[in-house]
Amino acid sequence: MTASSVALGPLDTDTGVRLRGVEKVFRSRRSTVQALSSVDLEIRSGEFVTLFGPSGCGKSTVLRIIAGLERETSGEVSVFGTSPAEASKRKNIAWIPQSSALLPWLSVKANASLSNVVNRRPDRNGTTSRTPLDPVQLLGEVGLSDFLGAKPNQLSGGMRQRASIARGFVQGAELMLMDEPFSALDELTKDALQLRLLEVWSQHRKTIVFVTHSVNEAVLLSDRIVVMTPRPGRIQGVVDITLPRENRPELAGTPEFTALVDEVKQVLRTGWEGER
Ligand SMILES: Nc1ncnc2c1ncn2[C@@H]1O[C@H](COP(=O)(O)OP(=O)(O)OP(=O)(O)O)[C@@H](O)[C@H]1O
Repeated sequence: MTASSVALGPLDTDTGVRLRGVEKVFRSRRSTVQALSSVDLEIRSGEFVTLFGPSGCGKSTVLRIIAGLERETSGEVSVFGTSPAEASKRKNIAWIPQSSALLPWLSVKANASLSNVVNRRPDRNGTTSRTPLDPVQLLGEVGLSDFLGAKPNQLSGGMRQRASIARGFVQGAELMLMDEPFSALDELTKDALQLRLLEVWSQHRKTIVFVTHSVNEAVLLSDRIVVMTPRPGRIQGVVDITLPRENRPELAGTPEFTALVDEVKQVLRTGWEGER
């Protein structure tokens, strides 16, 4: 069964994201690249899951398939019980890229509100499962209350990324896909943004699938870390982050935190060695 043949009933927000036996082969006249092999993954609604693995192992491809931007070659994919294409049509998936994609001629507030304007049209079947949130409130939550009227070129890179995160949440999408959203930022800005993201996420509890190359970032943010093998990407193991949510940032560097970092690295190493 392919994504398009998944039943399109009412949105099932308890199911989250499910991938079963997903393969992805990129074929062109000159080459064939098997990017993913037998990927099985279940993400519960409201979970924060990070995909972690070596460069080129297929993390972004998994995200793009979940987003409906790329079709799996075989296997099954569902998002809240519907196909990714349908979830996307219902504006239930927000994509937050590495560098913010704000429109330069619009103010920060207008940029954050934009998704509301675009999404105001009822869905194809007349139902709306999303509850768009107040852009001014969200911009306040990411610390941009004083910059509502500013244009993107008047903001720093970190501020633009904060606006981009706020915009993602404003959409009211149940699923947020974040592809290395902090990788272009300096360490201090990254630390601050991670905390902001945790705060906003704990307020709104959306399902997040996050990609990072930083194991510390993964442990800090996630409920579970999915460790992938080198290409073709398979799931080598899943590490449950058992640290409490309330004071997670304060736990960085503690023996418990470090033990989880080591566990993720060990699973990664096993995946590398298995490929040799
Ligand atoms: N459109 C495409 N056409 C052909 N090959 C592709 C395409 N997109 C991705 N690939 C290949 O699929 C593999 C997985 O790529 P992907 O970008 O998903 O990896 P990644 O784990 O996100 O990498 P990185 O961590 O470096 O960003 C790579 O070998 C890549 O070259």
